[in-house]
Amino acid sequence: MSTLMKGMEVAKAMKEGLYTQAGELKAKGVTPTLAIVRVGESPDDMAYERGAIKRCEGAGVAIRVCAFPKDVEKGEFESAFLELNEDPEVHGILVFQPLPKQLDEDFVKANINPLKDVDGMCTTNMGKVFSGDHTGYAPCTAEGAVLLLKHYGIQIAGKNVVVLGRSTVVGKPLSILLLGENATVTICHSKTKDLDQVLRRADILVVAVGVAKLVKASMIKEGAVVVDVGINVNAEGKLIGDVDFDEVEPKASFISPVPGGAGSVTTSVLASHTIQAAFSLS
Ligand SMILES: Nc1nc(=O)c2c([nH]1)NC[C@@H]1CN(c3ccc(C(=O)N[C@@H](CCC(=O)O)C(=O)O)cc3)C=[N+]21
Repeated sequence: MSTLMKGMEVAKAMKEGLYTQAGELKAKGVTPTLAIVRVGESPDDMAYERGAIKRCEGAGVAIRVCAFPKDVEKGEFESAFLELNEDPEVHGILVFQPLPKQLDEDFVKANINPLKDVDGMCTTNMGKVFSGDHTGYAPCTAEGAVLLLKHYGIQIAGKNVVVLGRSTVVGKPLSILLLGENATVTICHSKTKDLDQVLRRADILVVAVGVAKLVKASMIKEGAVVVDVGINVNAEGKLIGDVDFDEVEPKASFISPVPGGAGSVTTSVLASHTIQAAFSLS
């Protein structure tokens, strides 16, 4: 039997502090505001949006959802984005990725005000994460995974941590954050040789590849800590992780479920970054 790492527990622990900070801003006449930019209605974007709305509401953060049809024209999208970027009443901007092919993610990355870039997608924030400068924003999901481990008292320093996945939004920045916590970090991906063997060396395994139930019990060490960052949506529209939970759970010491695990911390971090952005912009 393993201990469940519940994201809600972390969210609860963060909620009061966030609400108090948002209150300080409101006393100054500032309502911390996050703009969510969504193109189309992909189920994982919708899941994030639902979670973000719920969490931000509880934290005193206002949300403006700017939704576009999936065939939105590039010029229209970019001018709407630039308007949010310049709007003094918007403190944080989260653009769901990936964007459809006719749109240019690099345009967003090149133009977003780093102070509003609460999901750490521009090079200024990436560079700060890379250099260990905590004044920047790390991607919320990556930071959330670290907070989840810390909340459950998992020692990270000196541990063999294996990150499966090298995306810009999770795997890469998370590896750097864990390195900053003095872990010995191994990053694995689709071209990794003898993947099972590498995964079995992990004291802490973090999985973020977006392949449902990829990680089986045979791939983990007895007593490993397993964080599942995967968000996959099955045919019934239910969220499932990258880890085969029923198989892996009995062998792990700590494990995070999907839903109810890392994703619910992501949204608290998002609220926290938006509040921080509102302080720095006002
Ligand atoms: N720029 C960008 N950054 C992202 O981090 C990003 C993205 N684009 N595009 C979409 C995916 C998906 N994603 C989720 C995050 C939290 C929940 C979440 O809050 N999940 C709750 C359940 C929410 C619900 O179903 O109501 C949970 O796991 O317990 C879901 C999905 C982040 N992504």
